[in-house]
Amino acid sequence: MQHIGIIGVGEIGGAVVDGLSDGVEDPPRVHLSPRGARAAAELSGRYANVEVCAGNQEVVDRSDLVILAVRRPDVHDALAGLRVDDGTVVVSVVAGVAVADLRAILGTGAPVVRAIPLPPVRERRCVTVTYPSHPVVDAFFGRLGEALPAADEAAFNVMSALTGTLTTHYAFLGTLATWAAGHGIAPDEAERYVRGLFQAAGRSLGDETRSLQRLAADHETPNGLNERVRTTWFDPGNAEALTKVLDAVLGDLG
Ligand SMILES: NC(=O)C1=CN([C@@H]2O[C@H](COP(=O)(O)OP(=O)(O)OC[C@H]3O[C@@H](n4cnc5c(N)ncnc54)[C@H](OP(=O)(O)O)[C@@H]3O)[C@@H](O)[C@H]2O)C=CC1
Ligand SMILES: O=C(O)[C@@H]1CCC=N1
Repeated sequence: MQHIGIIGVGEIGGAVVDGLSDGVEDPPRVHLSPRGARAAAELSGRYANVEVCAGNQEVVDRSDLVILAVRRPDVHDALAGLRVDDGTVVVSVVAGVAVADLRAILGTGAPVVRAIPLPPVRERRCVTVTYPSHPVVDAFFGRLGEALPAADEAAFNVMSALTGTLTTHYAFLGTLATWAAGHGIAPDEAERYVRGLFQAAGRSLGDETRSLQRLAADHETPNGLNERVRTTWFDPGNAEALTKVLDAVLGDLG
């Protein structure tokens, strides 16, 4: 039986626990750090395979694979002084902390791997970028969807920067629904319609025979509504501002 440790039981740590446990016939044993006590207690109450440890060292001692899922400023506190033997695999999902830095804090010969799981791990439908590729880690994220090993750490950081755009996407959809509600559509109806529109658009992304440019063209009537919004709102200045913030995020990650 595999033993998985989670240090940092917040949004993404909890999502990994759900993905490993919810409705899974033979789930691994999961050992949680005590910090964030309410979330940890809730998960251990919900799943028989999950237990809360007395401290981060106990999580490490009980686990073959330990996931570090704290916020970047908390990394040092969470890891400093921990003893990790060479047979334990450490997986950090913390954005912006390099393998070399994690190694320096841990002072261990254990494999250290970075990964970018996202909330769909909860439904075991996440493509999780990993670096460096490691068979145990790639198999682990395979159980939660699919592992996508990056060629090098620079490529990993580019993928990481892309994940910083997700809540902007939701905020964009929220703005559309609010606009419609401001024009007399019942708020729940407006939100339902916007969700449906973009669920359908999302499904069309699964058709890899069509490029993103082709998909856009297929939705756009010449001189029509889409062309008008795209060219007047998502104009070159807006596209450049987006590119600039992505460059800045990447700079901070690297
Ligand atoms: N949310 C997401 O979709 C994704 C997040 N990530 C990365 O995952 C990390 C966590 O993000 P997220 O889950 O959103 O953040 P959260 O704030 O939801 O979770 C972080 C958790 O870490 C706990 N924590 C802080 N210090 C320690 C410590 N010393 N020992 C043990 N636990 C500690 C916090 O406890 P307390 O609340 O008490 O401070 C909190 O429960 C970040 O580094 C982020 O970059 C990566 C991919 C996706
Ligand atoms: O917003 C964040 O910083 C985290 C990392 C990737 C997704 N969420």
